[in-house]
Amino acid sequence: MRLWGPRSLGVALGVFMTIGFALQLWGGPFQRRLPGLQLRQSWASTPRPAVPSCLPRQRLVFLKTHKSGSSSVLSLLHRYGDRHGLRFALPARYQFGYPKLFQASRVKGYRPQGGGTQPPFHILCHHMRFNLKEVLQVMPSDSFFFSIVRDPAALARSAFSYYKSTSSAFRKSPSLAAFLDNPRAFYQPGARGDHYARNLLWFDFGLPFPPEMRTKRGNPHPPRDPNPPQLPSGVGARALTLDPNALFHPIPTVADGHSQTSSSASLDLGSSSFIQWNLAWLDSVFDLVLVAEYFDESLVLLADALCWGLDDVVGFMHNAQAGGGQGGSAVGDGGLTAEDRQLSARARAWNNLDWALYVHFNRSLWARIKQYGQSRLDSAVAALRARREALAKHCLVGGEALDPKYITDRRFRPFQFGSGKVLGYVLRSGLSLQDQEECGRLATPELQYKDKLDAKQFPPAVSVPLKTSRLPSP
Ligand SMILES: Nc1ncnc2c1ncn2[C@@H]1O[C@H](COP(=O)(O)OS(=O)(=O)O)[C@@H](OP(=O)(O)O)[C@H]1O
Repeated sequence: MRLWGPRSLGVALGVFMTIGFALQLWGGPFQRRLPGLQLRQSWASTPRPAVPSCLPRQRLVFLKTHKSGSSSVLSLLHRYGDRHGLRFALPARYQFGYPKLFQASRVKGYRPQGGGTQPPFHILCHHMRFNLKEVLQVMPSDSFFFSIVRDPAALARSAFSYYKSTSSAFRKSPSLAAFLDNPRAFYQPGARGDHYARNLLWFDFGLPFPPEMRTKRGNPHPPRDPNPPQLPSGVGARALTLDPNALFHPIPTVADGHSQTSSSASLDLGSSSFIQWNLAWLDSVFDLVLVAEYFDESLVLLADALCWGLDDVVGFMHNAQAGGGQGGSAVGDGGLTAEDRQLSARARAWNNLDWALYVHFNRSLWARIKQYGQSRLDSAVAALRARREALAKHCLVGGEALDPKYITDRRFRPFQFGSGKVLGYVLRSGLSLQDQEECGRLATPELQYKDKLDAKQFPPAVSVPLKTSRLPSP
């Protein structure tokens, strides 16, 4: 029996060739990773040159700040490192001794120089309180240093919900509004977990605090370097200044005896040399600081700076709390009630150092966007969003983040902490094996992914059972 006549064979061949050609056209680089997906948009408006003009950067230091969208960034670093077989500098558990300053000895498998050869680390990216001197014991000074900031108003909302029972200040106060109405009634510098309640970004960046903000029970913040480094004029000079033995802390705090009132308004953001010094120091250390409110714009700049493809930075939002900011409130506060606007203003005033940090890096981001080109950025952001949407539709039940009650597979259930529910993802059934793997990577929460990388990097020693019968008799 003949199944195919010459006519039907010709038609079939034509159909296959058309599909194949369309896949070539539409698939782009992502097609190779997710063969089940047919994506129409190419990443860039201009085709990529056959020989790239830059080498992808693979030595990275990401300062994972709290409640700022950092888990979404971690997700893409985990995936990139996993795919390329890079070595992560990992903590024993999930953080590097936080809230203490980072110490190199906290890195699994770290051996001090002279302590034997070890393959170098590529990526350092888990929660820490930044401490450059020690970071440079682990990572080369020409690594790409980056971080992320978020509007302190959105961050305060997120932190209040998440750290309600961890920070003594938050625990004592019935609501964020009540807290911000009179923070000093609840907040005691140095009390347990109270770094979560004020200037958390500043704290995470490892910066010193001005005298009136220091704890009365001893300064939890770094002691001042008696010989603070001079910033060279023209920043971006990490390679020149990052001698780990010379640099301890960015700048002196406000000089002793300098009288400052304890009012949060006393640090004038425009003129405070204290703040400006610290920001200039950060500029000299960090190559890029992302802004949560402009997450996708930030990702495009990140991909550009790292010489990565946009497909390397596409991913899903992680660690969002149900009913939370979910993307953060835009700085413009559009659509907020008068009460919400007042709360935001109070949060920014209370977190005045973070606000200065945020304003500074928001400005730098937009200066970079201008350099990159607004319309070029717009099309890259549109492509990134289209790709994310296609991935979400293809990979996820409901195409979006879900309440944890629906997530029964422990590999994908995010760690639940705080007073809100942390959302996560459920994979669609019927995915091909390869898509299960890729979609699984995108959906895996940070703790599970860290465990997976840990197991890959430190495989459990295989214990060979002793065959006593073969042991030589004594
Ligand atoms: N892509 C993107 N853009 C903007 N905002 C984002 C993004 N991804 C996560 N988020 C929000 O960031 C909050 C979680 O931050 P982190 O992951 O840094 O938290 S943690 O410190 O690691 O627990 C959490 O905020 P809340 O939902 O307000 O709590 C997330 O919704």
